[in-house]
Amino acid sequence: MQQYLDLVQTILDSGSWQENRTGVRSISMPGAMLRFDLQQGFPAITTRRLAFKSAIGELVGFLRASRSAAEFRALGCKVWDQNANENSQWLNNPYRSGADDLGDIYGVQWRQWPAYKLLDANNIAQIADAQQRGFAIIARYTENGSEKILLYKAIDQLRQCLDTIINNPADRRILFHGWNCAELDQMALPPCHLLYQFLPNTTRREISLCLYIRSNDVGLGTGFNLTEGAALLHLVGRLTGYTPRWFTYFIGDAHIYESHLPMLHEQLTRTPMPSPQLQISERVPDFRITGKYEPEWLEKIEPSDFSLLNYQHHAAMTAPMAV
Ligand SMILES: Nc1nc(=O)c2c([nH]1)NC[C@@H]1CN(c3ccc(C(=O)N[C@@H](CCC(=O)O)C(=O)O)cc3)CN21
Ligand SMILES: O=c1ccn([C@H]2C[C@H](O)[C@@H](COP(=O)(O)O)O2)c(=O)[nH]1
Repeated sequence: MQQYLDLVQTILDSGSWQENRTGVRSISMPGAMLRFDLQQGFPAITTRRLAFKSAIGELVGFLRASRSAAEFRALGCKVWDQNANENSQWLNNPYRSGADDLGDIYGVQWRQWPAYKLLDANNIAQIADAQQRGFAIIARYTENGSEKILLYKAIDQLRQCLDTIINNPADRRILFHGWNCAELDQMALPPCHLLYQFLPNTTRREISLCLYIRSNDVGLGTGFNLTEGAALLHLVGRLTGYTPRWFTYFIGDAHIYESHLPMLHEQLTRTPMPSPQLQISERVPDFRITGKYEPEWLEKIEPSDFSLLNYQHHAAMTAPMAV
């Protein structure tokens, strides 16, 4: 995957040294974009071994709204342990509920975004409309002499995206967002990959994804985030009857930690290998074949349902994560 090496080289050539909260300096470049045609292969890094099983375990954890490093470990992914248990800011956060807790991170927002409506008790039409949309009344109180009603609903943004791909694919609003600014104080880490927009093309029966990442650790995070975004697009395509096509990956702060420089310099000396292919197991229904919409597979999917075919890579290497 030459594009990854080009990104690394661009950061080294044009970026500048920056301090950050981790205490490990980074060379940072503001703004970067990578685009992949998934019909040409899966965007796996080949200049070292990609921890594919671990990245897929993380994605499956997000799909299940996991909020505990123990759940990620059970899915084959250990990369959340340090953020859960070794970051002093999070350890001292009153919202952390014990060992391994991560708070309301990614999947919680993807699948259970907490939504509230505060309505006038006499506005029957608004209350009826909210209830019809699944909001439930959770409290009544009086404010300055007028009666108020508080309603709550956990919004499954990802499910809503799939429903819209099925029912209204021309919609240009098929997206989910992780940046719940009302809850940033309740997370071990505010989301890095935060905006996912699906773009179905009904003429070609193809579906594309634009992903925005506000801050990307190009040594460790990018390989995972590319894998997860592309695998998610493959899964959504399978469940809705579209072929995955363009995966466009936007980065806000693209950075290389100082501790990753030897690994990345070594990768720059290596020639990328041909891209592998992603296979999703046959038990996951293909909407195009069955004609039956089964979005519950978003939760039923297992890490073992994903495999990489023909994955060739250079010798394994790794580097420490900045906590
Ligand atoms: N500094 C930092 N970088 C990140 O990329 C990152 C965080 N923090 N915190 C939360 C998540 C966790 N993610 C991570 C964290 C570590 C690895 C990592 O160490 N990867 C190793 C292999 C790990 C394994 O085998 O499971 C690698 O060599 O790619 C990858 C993604 C992405 N995120
Ligand atoms: O999926 C992820 C999650 C995290 N990262 C990286 C990006 C940064 O290096 C850190 C987060 O630190 P902030 O100070 O909150 O930006 O983790 C990633 O690349 N991908």
